Amino acid sequence: MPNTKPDAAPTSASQTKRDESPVAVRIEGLSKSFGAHEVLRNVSLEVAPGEIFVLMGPSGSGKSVLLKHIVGLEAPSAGRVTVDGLDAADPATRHAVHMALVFQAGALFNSLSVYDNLALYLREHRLGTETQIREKVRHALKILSLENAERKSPAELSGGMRKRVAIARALVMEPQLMLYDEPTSELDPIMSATISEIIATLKTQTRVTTIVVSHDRDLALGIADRVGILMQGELLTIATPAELRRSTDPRISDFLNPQINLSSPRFKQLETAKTS
Ligand SMILES: Nc1ncnc2c1ncn2[C@@H]1O[C@H](COP(=O)(O)OP(=O)(O)OP(=O)(O)O)[C@@H](O)[C@H]1O
Repeated sequence: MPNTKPDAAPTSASQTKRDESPVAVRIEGLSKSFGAHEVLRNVSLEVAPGEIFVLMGPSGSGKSVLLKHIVGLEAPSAGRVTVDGLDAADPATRHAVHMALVFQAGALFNSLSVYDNLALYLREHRLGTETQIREKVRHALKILSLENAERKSPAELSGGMRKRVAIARALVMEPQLMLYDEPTSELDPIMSATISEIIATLKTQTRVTTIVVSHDRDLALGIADRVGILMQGELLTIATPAELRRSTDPRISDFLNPQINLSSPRFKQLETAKTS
């Protein structure tokens, strides 16, 4: 996860003047190739400050690669990505804009307690005294209903709790932009709904611009302001959940409501496509 603080970090949170206003993300004509493999093709979209934008698409369609461009971990082959008007590929942007990325696997340190996982970023960047850090960490733990887990190691927690810890850790960074990579993967339907509710609640409470990469149809249709669907590196559509529900485009309805068809199984079609 890129760090998001100026290098000359002040020693006290009271001295810290951080811009917490939500930012816009703009992607203009983005193409990305790895060798001869063109993964993203002329993708353009804009996420407004304070919006929840969910990016969906089949496996391998380029969602994670797109996310990496936003946080500056990949540079475009063509086109441009800006965050708050600043070039996302410029390392200086990560210092100017406070971004927090919640990884698929959580990326927590099992050798540290939940509390210390959350405090780590604030301590490393000297964002306050221990008392101020405790206040921020406890506040984030309370929002995510994790008060009883603070002394535990992430290894002792369930998958759902670990996701909540990863979100709490992102929250203490007071981000202007929150990015989630598959936040509900590997969770049961109830816990997936809980995480979706948390993402939507955090956005309402903090007005943070939120981009979620997800396969979770319920999450997308339940909390997104708008949904983008990537297919084979191209943006098929950007639509509100209501528009997607009404869509008569078979590619969209088949993606959102795939029917299991044992008389013509999809894996057989994949085999045919490969050999033809
Ligand atoms: N660094 C890289 N070098 C070469 N190819 C890459 C690299 N990163 C991604 N790719 C390729 O880009 C394509 C898109 O990958 P990406 O991870 O963005 O897909 P995705 O839509 O996020 O898939 P999933 O939903 O399965 O996570 C894949 O074919 C992948 O192999």
